[in-house]
Amino acid sequence: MVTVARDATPHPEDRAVDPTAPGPDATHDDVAIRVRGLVTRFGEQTVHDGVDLDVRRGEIIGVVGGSGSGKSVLMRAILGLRAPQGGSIDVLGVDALSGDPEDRRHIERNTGVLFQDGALFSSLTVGENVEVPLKEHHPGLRDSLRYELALLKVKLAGLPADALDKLPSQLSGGMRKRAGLARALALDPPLLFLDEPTAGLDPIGAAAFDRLIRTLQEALGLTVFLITHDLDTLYAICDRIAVLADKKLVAVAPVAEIERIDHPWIQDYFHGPRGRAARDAKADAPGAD
Ligand SMILES: Nc1ncnc2c1ncn2[C@@H]1O[C@H](COP(=O)(O)OP(=O)(O)OP(=O)(O)O)[C@@H](O)[C@H]1O
Repeated sequence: MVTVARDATPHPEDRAVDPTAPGPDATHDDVAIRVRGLVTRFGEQTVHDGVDLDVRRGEIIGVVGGSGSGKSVLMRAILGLRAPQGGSIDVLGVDALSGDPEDRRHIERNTGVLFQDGALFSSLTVGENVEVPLKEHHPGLRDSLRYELALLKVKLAGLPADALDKLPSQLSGGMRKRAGLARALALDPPLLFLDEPTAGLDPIGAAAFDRLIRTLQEALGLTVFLITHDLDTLYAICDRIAVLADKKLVAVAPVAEIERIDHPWIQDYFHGPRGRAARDAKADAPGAD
């Protein structure tokens, strides 16, 4: 199996026809997250009934689905925050459901998460928030080095240096998202989870955040699991889209292929007025074919 080297990574849409892209039987080396037969229930309610997913190393995968289709629950299961009723989940070669503290720690050290609301500690400054995972996973770091690392992450997330000493309440919504992103990147994780990163941002702020995610993904070689309702994000930066519907992943493919799938939710979502607008915006973007 040939793996696409990061430097040779083609434009996201080119990958749809890239014969060297790993296929459905990709090896563990190609796959950052492997989910098989995932079953999730809350009482009588079944949310997932046999979800299968491979997230390839170095891709941005956009996870979409109607409200309540189980996107966040899927993310929480992959992160080991909620045990499912059935199935297996492998994250970076580790069994995410084993319950072994060493496995847990391995996954925690190698994943960064931006929750929908940013989930920053409101009583800590941005810098202190970014330092939290550093303190936990690298307790031996000198204070000055930890401070420098936090500053670096804050800048990486596109915030000015003076944001470091501000409380989350002193920042705009967009800046808070960036602060959450800085914290998610604190440990230099190869895997980044983003839950609706552009929700609540104005269109210009959302587009800028999309660009930031793509730039960081390319520069750092990240694998990104991105939950979104934002069609612009799907068209602008996602390599593949995974569609949750009918308690399963009904399709995983580049957006150009997803659009053509004859499924009622997919057709409504991608061919409604907002879908058309996002597609047109992508077609008009510089560098579009
Ligand atoms: N802790 C919980 N207890 C009971 N039910 C839950 C719990 N967490 C999630 N659910 C239910 O699981 C279903 C899927 O929830 P989830 O948050 O994953 O949806 P989602 O696809 O992320 O939705 P949205 O797009 O609206 O954020 C919903 O019906 C929700 O009510």
